[in-house]
Amino acid sequence: MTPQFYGKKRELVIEWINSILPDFSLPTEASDEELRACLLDGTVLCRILNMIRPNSLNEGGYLENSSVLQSENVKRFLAAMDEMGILRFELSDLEKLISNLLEPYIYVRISYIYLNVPSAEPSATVLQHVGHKFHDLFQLKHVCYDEFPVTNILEMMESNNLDNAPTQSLLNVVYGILDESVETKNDEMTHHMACLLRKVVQEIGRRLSTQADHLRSQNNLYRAREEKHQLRIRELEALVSATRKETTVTHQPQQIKSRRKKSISWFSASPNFCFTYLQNVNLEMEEKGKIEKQEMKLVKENENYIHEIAGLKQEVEISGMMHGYNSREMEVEAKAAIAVLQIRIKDLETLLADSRNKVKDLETLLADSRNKVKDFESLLADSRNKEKDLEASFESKCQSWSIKEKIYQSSIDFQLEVMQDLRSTSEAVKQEIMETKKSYSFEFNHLESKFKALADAAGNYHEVVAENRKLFNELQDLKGNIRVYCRIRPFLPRQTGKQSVIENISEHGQLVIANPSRPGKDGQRLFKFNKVFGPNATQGDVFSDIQPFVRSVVDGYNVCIFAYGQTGSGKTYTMTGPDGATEEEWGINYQALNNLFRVSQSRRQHFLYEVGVQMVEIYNEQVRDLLSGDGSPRKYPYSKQYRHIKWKLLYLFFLNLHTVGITTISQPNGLSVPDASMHPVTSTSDVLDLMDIGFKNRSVGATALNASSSRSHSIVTVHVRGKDLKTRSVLYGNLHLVDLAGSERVDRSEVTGDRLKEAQHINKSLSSLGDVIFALAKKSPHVPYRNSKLTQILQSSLGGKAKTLMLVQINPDASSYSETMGTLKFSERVSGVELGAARSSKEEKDNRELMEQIASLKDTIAEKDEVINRLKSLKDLKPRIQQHQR
Ligand SMILES: Nc1ncnc2c1ncn2[C@@H]1O[C@H](COP(=O)(O)OP(=O)(O)OP(=O)(O)O)[C@@H](O)[C@H]1O
Repeated sequence: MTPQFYGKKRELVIEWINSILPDFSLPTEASDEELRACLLDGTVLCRILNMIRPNSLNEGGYLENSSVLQSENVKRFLAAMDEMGILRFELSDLEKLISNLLEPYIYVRISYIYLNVPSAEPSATVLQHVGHKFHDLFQLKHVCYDEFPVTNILEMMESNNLDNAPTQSLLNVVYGILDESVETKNDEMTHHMACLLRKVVQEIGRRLSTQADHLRSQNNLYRAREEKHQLRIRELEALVSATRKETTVTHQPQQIKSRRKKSISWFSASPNFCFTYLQNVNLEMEEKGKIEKQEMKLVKENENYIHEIAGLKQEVEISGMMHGYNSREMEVEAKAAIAVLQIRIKDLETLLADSRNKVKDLETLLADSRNKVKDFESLLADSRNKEKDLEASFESKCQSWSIKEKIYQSSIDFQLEVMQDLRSTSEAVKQEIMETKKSYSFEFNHLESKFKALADAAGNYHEVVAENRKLFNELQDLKGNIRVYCRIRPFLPRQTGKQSVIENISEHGQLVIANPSRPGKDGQRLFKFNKVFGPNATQGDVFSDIQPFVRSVVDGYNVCIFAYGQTGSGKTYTMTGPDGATEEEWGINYQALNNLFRVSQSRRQHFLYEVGVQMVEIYNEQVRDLLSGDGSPRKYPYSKQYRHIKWKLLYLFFLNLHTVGITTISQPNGLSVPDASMHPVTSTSDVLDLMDIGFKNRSVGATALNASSSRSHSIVTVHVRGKDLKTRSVLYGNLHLVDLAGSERVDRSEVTGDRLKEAQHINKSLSSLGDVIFALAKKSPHVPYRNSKLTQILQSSLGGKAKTLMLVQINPDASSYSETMGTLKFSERVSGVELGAARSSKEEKDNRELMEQIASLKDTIAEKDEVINRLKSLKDLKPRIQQHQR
């Protein structure tokens, strides 16, 4: 609703603004818009309020000077004024001004603030004092009520203080106490604080009821004013109606005029009568003039009254509307405030009840603690009694202790006497010990001489060990000629669910094979070997049985170990190990060399060993050096450190002739050595490096039966030269480690072209091996060693004085039954071959020396016998000569 300015109100407003803001110099004809804008301007309001209370808003920040005052700003501004306590006593002026001029809600707001002020308004100084006091005491929301001193609370509760406090401060107190009790979640409220709260709430309630009374009285006032205005209006209306009646008199001059016309006619008829008549008319006319003037005046008055009535009506309407609006707003707010306060009162009552309960609890606690104090007192009395008892017992104990002290004193005296005795005894013991020492030193000297004798005996230990070793090797030799060990490969991960041909494996080297097409006993066949390793046997298990053979190499024996079996049966696995093998997975090759180094190390005080390695393969009946650059895919990087002068001599000794075109060279010990480069090795890592190169150079190809099948026979030859440091004698031993190419049926391995050629060569060389073995078994005068390179190389191992071990590899898969049977039958025949007793190079020499010694001893004995015989004959002759002399 836009306020209208008119009449005196406009003049009043302009005059008021110009008086307080002369620099505005508002023109009297300023429009309503200009007036309103001027009044709503923040600057104007600021100035007005600064006039009321100088500098009250210079830095307050509630109003922005340049902006038009917003209703929200007005609210904040008025609230600030209220809080600062400056609005209350000058508000009536402002209210008068603004209630007439500004928008209704501002008016309502001001009225509300005004109504918050107690009806019996205290003096400005008192209010200021009390306001400050409250401000100081409670600091509004920033105070900690819980810690507020009781004396200050009591002071505040004095009726005078609360009566004088502004309502907003009282509400702040209530909110502050409640908020704090909610924020801190502290259910306990002090009794004094609860009393203060109740008092403050009562005061607020009282003020609300006073405000309601004030509203009512104001309402009555407005009604009285309205009735007064209505009465005035009625009076004025009556006056207007009376005036209207009088206007009817205005018609009389017409009648006079007509009468004047009539009299003019009468004047012409009788002049005297006319004169008197004219005099009367004149008088009448004068009268009429007066009446007309009066009439005019009345009409004017009437118009003024009508205007005034309209103004009053408007005023009544506005004030009625304002009053209605005001009353409704106030009622709503009063109801809301009452409801809030009732809720608060209820909360407070419950809080009060709680605190009362807590007080009761505290009282019971107090009673309990009092009881406990009593108990404690009784306990104290008890403990005092006990103390007395303890004192008494202490005294009695003191007495007993003094008695005991006497007893102890006597016993100490006794002990001292005993100690004297002991001292004399210890002296005697010392003497005895000295004597014992002497006897011990004598015995030690005796023992020393005994130890010396033992050390001498230990010197002979080496000889005893050598004897043992000799006996062990003899035992190995006696066990048989070609020894055959059989190893059964486990099923590979891709072969799960396959049928096995292995029926039974016994510990004594017996293996039963079952024919998958002939179930039952009829289909079973028993094979006997020196040892059978089942599918679960580890590389370590296999090597532990082979180790004695390997060891005999360092004693000067020649040993040949070769793996035989069909393709994919595990020959390479047993001889070399899987790709990237760990130490536990090492094959015989690595383990044998490693073992040789270990043995040579353990004997280093008595023997000096030198080891050399050769690696060749027989591929398509061609011997290829796997460690040489010639004809092999990779060249071994010859290191200078291997070119040791001693080893060079040994090398030349072994390979005394580099025979061109001949694949083997006969050694002095009778074993054939491949014509290939020899590489001295001093450690296991040397062996690993060499073998790695050799095996990479080996011919490998995929067949239908094995993804990476060895397409050649590989032969690793280890040469050992041992020098006895005591006797200076030298012995030589050779170890052939042969991984044969897979025996296979050409049709099963599905090969053609080069692969077929390879397979044919492999089969030919293996059948040559069979021929040699069968000739040996039959003790045939001619053994066809020269039919293949393989038999040529293995000649000395098969028929010579070497120890030979054949490792037969078996694939347990039922589909390989016929190959398995072929392999096992062949191996069975091999196990029957006699090679003759193995001989050590050292043993041969020893024998020769012994024979010579025996011969010389025989000669000596013969000479001695001759001397004895001569002496005997001389003896027999002596009596005869004496007899003769007599
Ligand atoms: N005892 C075993 N334990 C685990 N796996 C084995 C064993 N023996 C052989 N194998 C695996 O069987 C597969 C064939 O073995 P390997 O290559 O040694 O046979 P092979 O007789 O040398 O074959 P080829 O004559 O074709 O060279 C390989 O994958 C190998 O790792």
